[in-house]
Amino acid sequence: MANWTDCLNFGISIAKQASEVVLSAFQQHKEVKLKSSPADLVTETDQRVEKILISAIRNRYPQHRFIGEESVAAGERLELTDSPTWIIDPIDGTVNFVHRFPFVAISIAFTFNKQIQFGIVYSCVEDKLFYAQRGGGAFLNGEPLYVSGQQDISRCVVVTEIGAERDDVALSTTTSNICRLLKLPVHGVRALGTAAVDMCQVATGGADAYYHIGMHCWDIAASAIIVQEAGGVVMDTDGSEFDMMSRRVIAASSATVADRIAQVIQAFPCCRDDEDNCRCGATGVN
Ligand SMILES: Nc1ncnc2c1ncn2[C@@H]1O[C@H](CO)[C@@H](O)[C@H]1OP(=O)(O)O
Ligand SMILES: [Mg+2]
Ligand SMILES: [Mg+2]
Repeated sequence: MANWTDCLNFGISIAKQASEVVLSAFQQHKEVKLKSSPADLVTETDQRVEKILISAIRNRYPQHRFIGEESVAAGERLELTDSPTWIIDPIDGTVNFVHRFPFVAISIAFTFNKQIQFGIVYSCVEDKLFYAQRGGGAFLNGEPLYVSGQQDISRCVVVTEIGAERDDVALSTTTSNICRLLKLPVHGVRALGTAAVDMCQVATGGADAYYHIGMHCWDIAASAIIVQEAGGVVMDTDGSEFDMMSRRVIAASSATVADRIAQVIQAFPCCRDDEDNCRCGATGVN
């Protein structure tokens, strides 16, 4: 199959179905378990939504492979091959979900030959469906999306996340990165609590840039192609080519803004997603 439109349409339909499960649980009390840190949470709904998505896709496309946040947390190997692969974050923004802070998304990316072919981010509470297919542009609820095109860092709203790490090196790097950007100065720094929706703000032009260190491939794979197809730039925080397994990303409205952010921020060490002995996202690992 040269064109993955059928898969994209199927992904959109199951994301909408799965969002009903997320929304019906949203107002309820949740049982919460910890994963890699006291701020890295999982609920029964994360696990249930991932199972619903994977079983629906497997039924329709039995040869396809999966990388799912909660499957990896349960011990499944994270391996990206050339095969058609669905990369799934069943709830991006689990802390928001637990607290009823109204930004939670289902994020679904699809790769072939290790290249992202399309991405779907469904911001469930807002009822906003972001999607993009390689070469086909980016859309929000059917309307085309364009980045702001901003070139001047001092006029930017920059989105980032504080992350789940609570060790001294990660915390001091994260906070000093924010300080350095504020001193440039930028117009503002924002955090919605979901990497996928954060990055989609860049695609809409509502924010001019996003950067994050420590997230995983399922947090950003779908929104990376949405930003690119909206005319934006996606790169590693060290200025090199974007690598969705590197746990580092800058998404920006222009190469000038992306380069400027890469000059200013520093990364803290975290193991790659595809590193065999990396158990960063595993349940019960602290
Ligand atoms: N170890 C980690 N460090 C930083 N961010 C993480 C993270 N693990 C997940 N995230 C993601 O970062 C954002 C919150 O800071 C969310 O998109 C969250 O995804 P999640 O809700 O699917 O776990
Ligand atoms: Mg996530
Ligand atoms: Mg998640």
